[in-house]
Amino acid sequence: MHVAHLSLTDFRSYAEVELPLEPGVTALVGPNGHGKTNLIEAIGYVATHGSHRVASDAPLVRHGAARAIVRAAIVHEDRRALVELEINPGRANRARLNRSPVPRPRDVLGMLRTVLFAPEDLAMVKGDPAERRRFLDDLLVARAPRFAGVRADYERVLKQRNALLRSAAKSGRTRAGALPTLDVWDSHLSRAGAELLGARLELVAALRPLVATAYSALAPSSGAAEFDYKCSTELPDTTDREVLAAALQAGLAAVRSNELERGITLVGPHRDELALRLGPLPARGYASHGESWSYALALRLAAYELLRADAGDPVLILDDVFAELDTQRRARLADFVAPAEQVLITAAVPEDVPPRLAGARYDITEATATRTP
Ligand SMILES: Nc1ncnc2c1ncn2[C@@H]1O[C@H](COP(=O)(O)OP(=O)(O)OP(=O)(O)O)[C@@H](O)[C@H]1O
Repeated sequence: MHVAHLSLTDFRSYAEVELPLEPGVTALVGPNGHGKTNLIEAIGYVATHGSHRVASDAPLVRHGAARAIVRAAIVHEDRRALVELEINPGRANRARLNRSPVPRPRDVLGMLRTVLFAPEDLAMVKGDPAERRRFLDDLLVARAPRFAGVRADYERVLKQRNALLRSAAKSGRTRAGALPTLDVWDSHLSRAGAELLGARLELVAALRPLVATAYSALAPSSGAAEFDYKCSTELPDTTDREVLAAALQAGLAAVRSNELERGITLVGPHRDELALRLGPLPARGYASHGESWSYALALRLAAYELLRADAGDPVLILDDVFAELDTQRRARLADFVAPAEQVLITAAVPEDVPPRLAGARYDITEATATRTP
């Protein structure tokens, strides 16, 4: 799969830009703050309907404009599709496929699949459990877009259950009134949670050998990269959704009085952790900066392998990563990504792009893109 054309209107620093692209490697090169990352962020947005840098859409719209438009022509196995997303902060976003509106933007998820490597990835290793949960859930959605619905259902149920717990905690009605309604929400949360949890457990099992292999290739002299999925309640060793739902429900029952006191849901996939280890030690708090980078790269490379096995090459995007790596890791990462159908790289100076990845180049200055022959 590759992006053949990107066109932006009022996205970040770009009033208008047209960017024809080809398969193979394309480097976007230019000084800091001139708009390189904005371009690849737009491509990432087409794939995920989110940004790797910000949690809300508002910063994506050019200052002073009311909405942004991102259009991408995507070629997959000789078929070309035009995906258009209109970003309307504070209102519903809209999407068009081949110029026809679709009922919900979610309907065009999956048209473009990307794997994006960025300096922010270090947070997957060094940051809060939420960063690792997001890695898993984003990958689930990238592999099967229907998971966007599963995730949204779980978040909606969780929000409603938390609101009920908060109001019960506030009013002191922790025994009689709140309880029958809470039983209903326990059951909703357990069912929605089991869908998400089961899928995460299957994903973790699929990632395990891929991450280990990628890590040992990137950092051969360091310990083995391993991880465990730590659930917020005791689980039987299964991914059967019915059994998981029953386990979650039992877990909720066990912490109910604590939940009623604190006014929050204490059991469920939103409290789980993907505990990363390097050899016998936890990666978080123990791994060196270089080891953390290798771990983050290994997670992304494993995601790339899985997506590629599902439905062919996703587009690889490397935002400013080579400047962060030592010579050895640069060369190893370049070897991994070079065979991909399309690789997009941002770099402040051409020397930051490894020679193995020589290809097309755009110079980016003051939010204009000029093709360099
Ligand atoms: N919503 C917006 N409206 C207008 N300008 C914006 C908006 N969001 C970001 N910018 C501008 O875009 C520029 C940053 O662009 P970008 O992050 O693409 O830089 P970059 O070329 O990747 O830089 P670096 O090499 O430092 O990572 C900044 O000057 C910022 O002020």
